[in-house]
Amino acid sequence: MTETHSGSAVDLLVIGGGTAGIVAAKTAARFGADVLLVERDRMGGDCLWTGCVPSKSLIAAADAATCARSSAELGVRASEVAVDFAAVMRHVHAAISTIEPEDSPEALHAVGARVTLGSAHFLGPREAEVNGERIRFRQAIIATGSAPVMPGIEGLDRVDALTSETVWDIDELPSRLLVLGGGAIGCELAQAFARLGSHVTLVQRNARLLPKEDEAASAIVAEALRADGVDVLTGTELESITAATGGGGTAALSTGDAVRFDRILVALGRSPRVDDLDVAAAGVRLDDRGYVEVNDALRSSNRRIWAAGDVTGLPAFTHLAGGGGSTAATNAVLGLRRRIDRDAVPRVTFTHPEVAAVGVLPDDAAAHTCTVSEVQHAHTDRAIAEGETVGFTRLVIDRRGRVRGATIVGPRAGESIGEACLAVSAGLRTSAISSATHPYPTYSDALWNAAIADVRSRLESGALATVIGVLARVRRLVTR
Ligand SMILES: Cc1cc2nc3c(=O)[nH]c(=O)nc-3n(C[C@H](O)[C@H](O)[C@H](O)COP(=O)(O)OP(=O)(O)OC[C@H]3O[C@@H](n4cnc5c(N)ncnc54)[C@H](O)[C@@H]3O)c2cc1C
Ligand SMILES: NC(=O)c1ccc[n+]([C@@H]2O[C@H](COP(=O)([O-])OP(=O)(O)OC[C@H]3O[C@@H](n4cnc5c(N)ncnc54)[C@H](O)[C@@H]3O)[C@@H](O)[C@H]2O)c1
Repeated sequence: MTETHSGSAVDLLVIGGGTAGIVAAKTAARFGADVLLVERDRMGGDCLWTGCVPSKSLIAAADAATCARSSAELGVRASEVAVDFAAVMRHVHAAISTIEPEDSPEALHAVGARVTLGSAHFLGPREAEVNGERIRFRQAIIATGSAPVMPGIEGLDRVDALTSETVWDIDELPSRLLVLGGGAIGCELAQAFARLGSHVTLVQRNARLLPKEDEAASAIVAEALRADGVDVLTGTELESITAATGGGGTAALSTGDAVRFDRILVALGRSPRVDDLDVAAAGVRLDDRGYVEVNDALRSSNRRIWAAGDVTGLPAFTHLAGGGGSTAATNAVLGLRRRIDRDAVPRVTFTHPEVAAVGVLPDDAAAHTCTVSEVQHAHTDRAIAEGETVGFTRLVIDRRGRVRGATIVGPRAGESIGEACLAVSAGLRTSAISSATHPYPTYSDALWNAAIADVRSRLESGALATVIGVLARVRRLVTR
């Protein structure tokens, strides 16, 4: 649905109808502001169409296939497991269709925001153009997101490479898939396609997968991918590609090896969508990587223009895009100075096992004068009951007992990390977690036990141990 706009200045112009833009527009409209959101493609952005929703739907199908294949380990034999890829993709698109109304122009109208379809660019510090129409604004939010990076590798342009934007349109399972990049997208999709039946090779330049995570987590994910049949090649670069007639080709690697493939999926990171915006006309500065430069209140170098989501270069997550959209809109419309909390942003990689983390990494604990309390899931009863003992829960704890970070590797780690997020953001101590009874048997039991272990070690050392010893002796004397 497209709406035209009358001549007076809008209170808030939002450019981009992904998570950041939608949350910003809804937030501002609920405050009573006159809001116009401009989207050039389709409402919902990457998360809905090409990101979280399709990838997690594909992963659900891939996990179901693996579950059926491995159920004999629990004493249940499935006689034949067949993957109907067309049906898997129907499930993926059905999930998108179910969620789509939440992000539709109608959903924005319902809260009083207007939507225009078209591409926006700035004409000046308080003016933009959409579909040939000049729009004046009191405040604006840039929420144009990011796009996949395409490297200039020789021959890549001749093999119809897939990216996170196009992989959802294939209707045939690639029998040999080459995945380029071992970050979140590369790991999630490599494992999912392998579980659905593709023979997958993953090429990662870094020495390990998921290099932003705890090293032990990276090792577990590499092992899990290999167990699913993925050829994981770390410390390796793709040097060139020779296209084959009839599709696919051969990749020459830095190790001297050659890999034949039917399809190649490029997952090498993101770049900001700013090229068409003419930010210079608005006096909006970009940082040295080309992202919109913002302060902690998400304000740009133009005091009337704010930015939120992937276009800011902050970690590319839907929850941060949504939180940023809300923060930017609140600051723009109400004149407040709310700030985003950079220290307590959780991240989850939805491999099997999942890797979930928040705050300080266990690997970096010493540098933050913190210690690590760890429970291996081999000692967690729920994990034993489910035959899912590979994984751990690690809490990073400062000298005063406050939780500064956590990394969890295991099934449903993305659900368990929520408690650690609260602890990090509210500055809770391990004693607060240990004194709250947790349900048994659950994976969150591991986090509870990691907190209890820390409290116990504090009680058993130093001055507290002396006080406890004295108390016990006094009590013995009194009750003699
Ligand atoms: C495969 C994949 C899986 C992912 N999985 C997860 C996950 O599990 N969890 C998670 O938290 N995050 C995940 N992400 C990241 C998440 O999708 C992004 O962080 C989030 O969608 C960013 O939202 P955004 O609003 O900043 O940008 P976008 O969603 O990209 O929205 C920007 C919008 O702006 C529009 N636009 C651009 N330029 C203009 C213009 N000039 N005029 C008008 N409109 C314009 C675009 O068309 C687009 O709709 C995943 C990403 C990918 C690619
Ligand atoms: N579960 C989630 O929340 C989720 C899932 C997918 C994506 N995302 C978001 O999307 C962003 C982008 O994901 P991504 O995986 O594309 O990027 P990424 O930056 O996370 O990973 C890219 C990887 O590619 C490697 N690489 C770079 N150049 C290379 C080359 N020439 N050859 C081989 N390897 C090379 C890098 O070492 C890096 O580890 C993520 O950072 C994340 O914020 C989130």
